[in-house]
Amino acid sequence: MQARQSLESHLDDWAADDPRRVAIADTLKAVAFAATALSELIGRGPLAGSLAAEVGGNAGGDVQKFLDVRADELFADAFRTAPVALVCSEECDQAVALNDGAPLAVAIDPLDGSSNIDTNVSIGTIVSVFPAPADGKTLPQGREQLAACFVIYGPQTAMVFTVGGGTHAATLDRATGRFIVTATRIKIPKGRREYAINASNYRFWDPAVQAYIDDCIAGAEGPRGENFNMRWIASLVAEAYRVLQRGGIFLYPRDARPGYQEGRLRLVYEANPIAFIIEQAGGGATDGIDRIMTIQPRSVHQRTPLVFGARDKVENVVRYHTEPPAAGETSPLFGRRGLFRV
Ligand SMILES: O=P(O)(O)OC[C@H]1O[C@](O)(COP(=O)(O)O)[C@@H](O)[C@@H]1O
Ligand SMILES: [Mg+2]
Ligand SMILES: [Mg+2]
Repeated sequence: MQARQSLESHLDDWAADDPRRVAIADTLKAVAFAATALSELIGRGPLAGSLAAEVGGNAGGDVQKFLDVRADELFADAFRTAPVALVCSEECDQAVALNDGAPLAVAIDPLDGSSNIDTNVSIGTIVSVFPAPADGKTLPQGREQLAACFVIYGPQTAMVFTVGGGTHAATLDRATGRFIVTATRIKIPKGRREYAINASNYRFWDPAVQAYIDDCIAGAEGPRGENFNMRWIASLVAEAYRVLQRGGIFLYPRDARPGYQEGRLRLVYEANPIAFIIEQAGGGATDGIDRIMTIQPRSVHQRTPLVFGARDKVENVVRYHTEPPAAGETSPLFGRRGLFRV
C-alpha cells in the first residue's frame, strides 16, 4: 500500500515555488494547526470545563458560547503567523487587520454548529481565503476565493479543502497530531434521495420550498414517484460532509420569521466556502435563484438562503423557484414538478 501523504506535504507539492500558492498553503497550514488544538479541546468535552457556557452575543445576534470565543482566539493567533492581512470572523463585529501588506484575507466561522456543543454532535470550523482587498474592506464575490476549507470535529476530525482543481480531505491522526490526506478529488455521488432541512420552519417557508418538500414527502405516491430520506444535524459542516460522502441536498431557505428573511446562514464565511468546496466536488450551490458564488457581499455578516448538494438536485430546486405554475394550476407550482425526477 502506498504511504499516505501529510496535508503539509500535499500543500507543499501543490505550491511548489509559486509565491501566491505558498501564501495560500501557509494559510491552510495555519488552519490545520489551530484546528488540531481545538479538536483536542472539543474531545475533552466537560473535562475541559463548561464549553457551552453562554458568555455574550456576537454581531449576528447569536449567543456566544465559551467555545465560540476560544475557537476565535485560536484561529486569530494562527493567522497572525500566516500571510493574512485581514480576518472577517463571525465572532467580531468588524473585520480585523492583522499583517499589514500581506497578500491574503480570510473569512471564518470559528465554531460552526454551536447549538450542538453540549450534545456531543459534530461541530466545525469554516474558512474562506481570498485576495486581501486593496482598499482594506471591499469583500469579493465567492468566485474570487483562492481556497476554502472546513474542519469537522466528529468521531474523526477531518479537514475538507479546495484550492481549485478538486476537493480533498485530510484526517487528523490523533496519535501524531498531523493531518493525513485521505481522499482526493472527491465527487458527490448522484442519485441519493436524501434531503436535509429544518422542517419545523415549514409554515414560514416560501411556496416554492414548501412545494419542493411536499413532493419529497409525498414519496412514491407523489409526482416524484420515489421515497426520500430526511436528515437534520443542525451543523452545517456535518451536513456538508455527509453530502460530499453520499450525495443528496441541503436547504436552509429564507423564511417569514423575524430575522430570517435572508435565511440564517452567512454568505461570506459559511455559504461561500461551502459552495466552493461543493462545486469543486461536482455539486451546486444556490440561494434558490442565483449561484451563491456570484452574489456580491454588502457586509461581513450578510445572510443568504443556501441550497447545496448534487448538481441536478440543486438545479431542480432552482426550477421550483423560477418556473411559473402552469395556467389554471391552483396548488403553487405543484402540477409541473413530476417532470423533474431528481
Ligand atoms: O438551529 P437551526 O435553525 O436548525 O440552524 C442550524 C444551522 O445554524 C448553524 O448552527 C449556524 O452556525 P453557527 O453555529 O456558526 O451560528 C449551522 O451550522 C446550522 O446549519
Ligand atoms: Mg456557522
Ligand atoms: Mg459559528
